[in-house]
Amino acid sequence: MQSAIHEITGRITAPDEKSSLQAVLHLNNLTKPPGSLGRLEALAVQLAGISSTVKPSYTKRTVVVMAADHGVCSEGVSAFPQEVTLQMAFNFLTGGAAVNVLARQGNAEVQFVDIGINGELSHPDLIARKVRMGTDNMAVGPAMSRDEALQALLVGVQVAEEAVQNGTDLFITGEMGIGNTTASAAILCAFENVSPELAVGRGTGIDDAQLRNKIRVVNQAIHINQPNAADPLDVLSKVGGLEIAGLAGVILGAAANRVPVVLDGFISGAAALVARALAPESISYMISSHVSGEQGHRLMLQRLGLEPLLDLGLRLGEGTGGALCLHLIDAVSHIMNEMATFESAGVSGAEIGNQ
Ligand SMILES: O=C(O)c1ccc[n+]([C@@H]2O[C@H](COP(=O)([O-])O)[C@@H](O)[C@H]2O)c1
Ligand SMILES: Cc1cc2nc[nH]c2cc1C
Repeated sequence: MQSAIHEITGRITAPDEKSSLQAVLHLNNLTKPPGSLGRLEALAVQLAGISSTVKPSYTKRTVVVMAADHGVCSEGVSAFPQEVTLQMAFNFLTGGAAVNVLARQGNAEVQFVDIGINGELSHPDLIARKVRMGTDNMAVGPAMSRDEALQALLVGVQVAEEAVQNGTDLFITGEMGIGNTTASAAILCAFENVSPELAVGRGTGIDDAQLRNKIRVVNQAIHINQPNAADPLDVLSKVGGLEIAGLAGVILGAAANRVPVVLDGFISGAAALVARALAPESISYMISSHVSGEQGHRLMLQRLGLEPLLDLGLRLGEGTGGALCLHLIDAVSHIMNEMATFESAGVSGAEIGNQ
């Protein structure tokens, strides 16, 4: 099964530099001072390189929501009980969660994957790929086995590959899992040698005493498990989560198929750390939609070398920030496709020497 990972990571190569360069030239010909569309221009150049076209348009956008439970919830790390993951699953499947609303508004489809919910559910639209009924408590031992982490990663790769075969040309990562900000913080600590005080945040809204306990739990998880930063599957299995593994797989699957992948918040960022550790070039295919209100996300993005597009204080997860960014990606598509050039509009360019 390990060879299946090599199969996918081996297919991840650098984006198309020629298209990126053409996008820069096209942007400089459009009727605006060079660089005046700011970060949208950088996004246009990145998308050109990924999609090998200066004038991209994304017609089938897929939000993949990976859902799973976390044994570490027994340590009192979340403001909500673990059952909320299963209860919310029905809400996603019936279209009532925030991401369903924002995805509809952004013309995207939501795919909901049970990769490790601690409970039974069935629905015609459910993608049922449960690896196990939630993880074990990482504060006392590994969250899961190495084989289970690998299985979950490959579920993500397969979900992405199937979506691409069905026409998906843009991915958004989303998740649901009570307790998953604890696993994500532990992953940040393990890969980046960050102290738990800086990595741990309030998640769904814990108070000061619960925050101190959560920092203690992450410290203990790192101390007991000794995750090896040089071995991404070791980190993922010891202090990760099934949905985080699944999302890392989605990111790798997207990059291998040269499809852009828009990252949501803190948990998606943890999956990005795993994906980058497995395939460094995968970072070129990632777009950070926003910096979450979760303490640790800004630092995480800095370590990933990604600049978030939005800073709205969102801390919901699900893919909500990613879905909101569809409007910015569409703005880029329209700019590249529809704006007049200096020549076509008969507008004088900048004076030579003034540029
Ligand atoms: O995406 C984020 O940055 C984010 C920040 C805080 C919380 N969440 C969501 O809240 C849940 C995890 O919070 P917690 O407190 O249970 O670890 C999980 O379902 C996430 O989708 C998500
Ligand atoms: C209600 C609720 C909805 C969520 N969506 C993502 N994480 C969540 C956590 C809670 C508690």
